[in-house]
Amino acid sequence: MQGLEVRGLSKRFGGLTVSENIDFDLKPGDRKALIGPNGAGKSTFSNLVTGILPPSSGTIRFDGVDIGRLNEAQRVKRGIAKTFQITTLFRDLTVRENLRLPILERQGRGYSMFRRADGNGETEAEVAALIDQFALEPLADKRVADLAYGQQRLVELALTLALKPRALILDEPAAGVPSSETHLIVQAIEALPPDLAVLIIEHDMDLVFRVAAQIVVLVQGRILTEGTPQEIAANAQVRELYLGGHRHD
Ligand SMILES: Nc1ncnc2c1ncn2[C@@H]1O[C@H](COP(=O)(O)OP(=O)(O)OP(=O)(O)O)[C@@H](O)[C@H]1O
Repeated sequence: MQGLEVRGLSKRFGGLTVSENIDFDLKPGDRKALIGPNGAGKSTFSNLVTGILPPSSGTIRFDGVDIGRLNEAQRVKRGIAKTFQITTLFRDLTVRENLRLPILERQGRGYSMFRRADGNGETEAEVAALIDQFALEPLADKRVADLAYGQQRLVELALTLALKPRALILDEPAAGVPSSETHLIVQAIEALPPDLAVLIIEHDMDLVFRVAAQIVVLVQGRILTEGTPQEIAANAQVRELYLGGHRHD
């Protein structure tokens, strides 16, 4: 199978089972969201897939190859990337300078080659394409520290795309972004390459329902259900989960 194929994935921390027998597919072109209450195990699942955490049992395949024993960097090389955390942006460098770094890294040229990269046409063309894709032109020569938070998250997304992933995990892309700026994130997700496999882990249901074609609901480490946004919105168990305790009927 092309893409990500997770079977029987479980993770226990001591006596606590945080992921339980998860089967999950993410194919090229998918736009899937993973939702669930606090502590459902969403971050743990993402950390298992990206290789940050070792599973207790189960298999993870990518394009048919077992990647369960690869570390995080090796999985990134295979094409599985998670959005960088904002702290990995170099706040005193400009957007353009930040974007050069993962491209050089991918080319195996490392950060020490940074200065020479100014004259590297191939790198600059890639940087320009990313700036264009994420409509960052007006911000390209500003320091990241001087950007609005939503704009910083866009740069973070552009940085991750510079790694040329084939599967992308967006871990809470709208977290901390003021509602006046969430449209930037939605637009950026909509502009992702169509054949990229995308998994969005997000609390903002507005955003989830706008960008996801499929939604997976995780509860206490298990998949409760999976379906289209319409199916999930109509699911009584999911409604209970999100509205439970606040209903007045
Ligand atoms: N390293 C760890 N050691 C022990 N327990 C952990 C560890 N990491 C996570 N947990 C527990 O696993 C459960 C799931 O946590 P996780 O962060 O994956 O949930 P989540 O769905 O991402 O939550 P949130 O929406 O709040 O981010 C929680 O009960 C958490 O306390």
